[in-house]
Amino acid sequence: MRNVTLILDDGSRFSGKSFGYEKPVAGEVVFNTAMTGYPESLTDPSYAGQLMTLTYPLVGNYGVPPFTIEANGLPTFMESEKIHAEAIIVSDYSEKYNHWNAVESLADWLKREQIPGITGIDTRELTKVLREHGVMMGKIVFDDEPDNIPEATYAGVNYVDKVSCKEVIRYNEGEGKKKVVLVDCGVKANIIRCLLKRDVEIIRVPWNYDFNGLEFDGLFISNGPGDPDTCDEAVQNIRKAMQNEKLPIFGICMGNQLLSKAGGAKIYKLKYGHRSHNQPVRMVGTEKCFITSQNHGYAVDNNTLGADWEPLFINMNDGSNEGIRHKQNPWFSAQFHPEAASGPTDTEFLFDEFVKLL
Ligand SMILES: NC(=O)CC[C@H](N)C(=O)O
Repeated sequence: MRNVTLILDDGSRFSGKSFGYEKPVAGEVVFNTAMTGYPESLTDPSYAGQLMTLTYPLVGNYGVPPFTIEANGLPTFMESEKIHAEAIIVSDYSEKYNHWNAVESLADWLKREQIPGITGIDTRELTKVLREHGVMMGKIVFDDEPDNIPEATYAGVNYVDKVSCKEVIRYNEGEGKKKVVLVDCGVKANIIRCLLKRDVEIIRVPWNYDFNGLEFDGLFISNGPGDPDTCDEAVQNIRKAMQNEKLPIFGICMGNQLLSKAGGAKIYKLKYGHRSHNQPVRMVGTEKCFITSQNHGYAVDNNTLGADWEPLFINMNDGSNEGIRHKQNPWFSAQFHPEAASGPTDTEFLFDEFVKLL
């Protein structure tokens, strides 16, 4: 295993060994405190542009599931067709794996997908640095090579355009009871699976596609990578759709941010984001708390919500916005991931709420 160094923008350096594909890489360094879920997280398009640190120390011990495709065209066990994270950073990579559903090791998968993986990193120390300073740009360099990797930028880059579908894709065509337009900002497969399970037809459109001429019963806005302020074209289309006050609208993660923007609210960047399986959110107006799966770096500013809107969920750790709803119209969204994959499924009922409205 070749020696590598992770270098953060503040000059901090962490030594480790390469176990994935051997190439230097740069991106935004973020941390995820979930204990499992690396196949899902790595293939979640929302991680595009990011070097993913896992704080759970043992990684790789359950291997990687097969990349099989179901009749509907979706991968059975992954969240998209490829790894979207730029790299994975772990403390203790397990070369040996064992799981009923594993077909290969994490190292072999990373090599095939040309994604670097580094081990032997003190991920607790790294996470402390990121928590104190906030997320930072960083790079992984090979100690036996000159460091001439170009600087990467994250803020202001439209990553959604890189991961969204390029053409309209239909699921359950002519079969579902209701039709949903899904704005694909980098949609996770389990969102589509959760909708298909509820007997809807899906028209999946590119993030900036003007769907307003289509015939449909509800609008869904997906998760996606990067800075929501780069997605104004989507916001304009959502605003147009809102001229129909009866049209049900549901958004998840980036979808919460874009719906909020369409409603006039502002977005800000969190210091180090929420990436884990155990984020507690309270449903506003109730004593109900749900444990949620999250992966986001930006948040909706509650103080900028228009008079017709209210927060739907609040994060119980830091008080930040975790969803909004319109006071009269059937429009709501969640900043967390009700589709889980990976993580707790406690809030999957939000899909039922949406489908009931159609
Ligand atoms: N998972 C997501 O949709 C993330 C949304 C956005 N890219 C953020 O980081 O906040």
